[in-house]
Amino acid sequence: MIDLRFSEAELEARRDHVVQFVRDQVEAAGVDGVVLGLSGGIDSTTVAYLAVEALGAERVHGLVLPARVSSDDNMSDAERVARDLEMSYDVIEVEPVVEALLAAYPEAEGDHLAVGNARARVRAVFNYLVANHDGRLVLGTGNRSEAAVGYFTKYGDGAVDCHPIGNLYKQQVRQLARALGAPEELVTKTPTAELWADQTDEDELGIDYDTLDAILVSHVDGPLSVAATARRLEVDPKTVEMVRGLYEASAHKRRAPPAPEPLE
Ligand SMILES: Nc1ncnc2c1ncn2[C@@H]1O[C@H](COP(=O)(O)OP(=O)(O)OC[C@H]2O[C@@H]([n+]3cccc(C(=O)O)c3)[C@H](O)[C@@H]2O)[C@@H](O)[C@H]1O
Ligand SMILES: Nc1ncnc2c1ncn2[C@@H]1O[C@H](COP(=O)(O)OP(=O)(O)OP(=O)(O)O)[C@@H](O)[C@H]1O
Ligand SMILES: [Mg+2]
Repeated sequence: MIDLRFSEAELEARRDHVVQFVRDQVEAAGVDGVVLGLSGGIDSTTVAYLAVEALGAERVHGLVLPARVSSDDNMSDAERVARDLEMSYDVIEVEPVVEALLAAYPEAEGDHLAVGNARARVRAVFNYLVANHDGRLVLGTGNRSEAAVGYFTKYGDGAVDCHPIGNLYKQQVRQLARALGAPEELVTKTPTAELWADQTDEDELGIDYDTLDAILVSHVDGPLSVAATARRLEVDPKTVEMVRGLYEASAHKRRAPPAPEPLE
């Protein structure tokens, strides 16, 4: 595919840039620190490392928020990140809240997408409970690859105050994570939203991240046509069109909700 990893000098510059971004966001908001959800996945791990580098561990708080479908391994990795970084964290079960939602609206029972998205939104509620109470910003963990295809829950993991790694493709997130000293097992683990049992990003999206990144950088974020991208990457044009379709269908997730134009 295409190697999107930065040169050593560029990586250093990117790292400094993102660290400074986090400092600037906190300073501009006049808050004391940040909170973020820790899933044991590489996106939240990377943002935790960046935040600690930017602000110091005492200004970063983690929330480990297990649901019924969360694996013990991921939850213990999430706690390990907080411990390694010497940042404070809480562990709060989200399932009782999800169960309360389903008790109030049993029609959604068994709808794994609606219930999975509700899990992501319950996590957002906890993030903002802490942010409001402690005077913190909620750090997003979304990267460019997920954002471009809308692979996040609107007002769930998408409900954040800023996106420190929002311009980085998944390959670049992994590279940055290594440079920051994140554990190698976390860098290479299979990405999963863990909104329902046995979910993985690449299975659900129907494409692997290296191919997705290559299509994004060539076509969606780059100058090449569908046909030229397919030729360059030696993929079926239908795969490029599929990514283009996800990008277009998820535009609503990347902008503020519209209101009618003012009447003349
Ligand atoms: N054109 C349009 N203009 C304005 N709003 C529009 C719309 N189309 C749908 N909508 C609204 O958006 C809703 C659908 O969006 P949403 O609720 O997000 O739901 P949806 O996009 O269907 O599902 C979220 C996807 O993101 C994945 N995910 C979620 C969370 C974390 C991660 C991860 O990688 O960790 C991945 C999840 O597995 C699933 O594939 C609709 O119910 C409707 O309310
Ligand atoms: N069990 C959880 N506890 C706390 N936060 C969570 C949990 N599950 C998901 N999140 C939050 O939702 C975000 C989105 O999940 P996502 O899977 O895209 O990222 P990740 O788990 O950090 O990395 P990866 O995509 O490689 O799995 C996480 O980064 C984290 O902030
Ligand atoms: Mg994950």
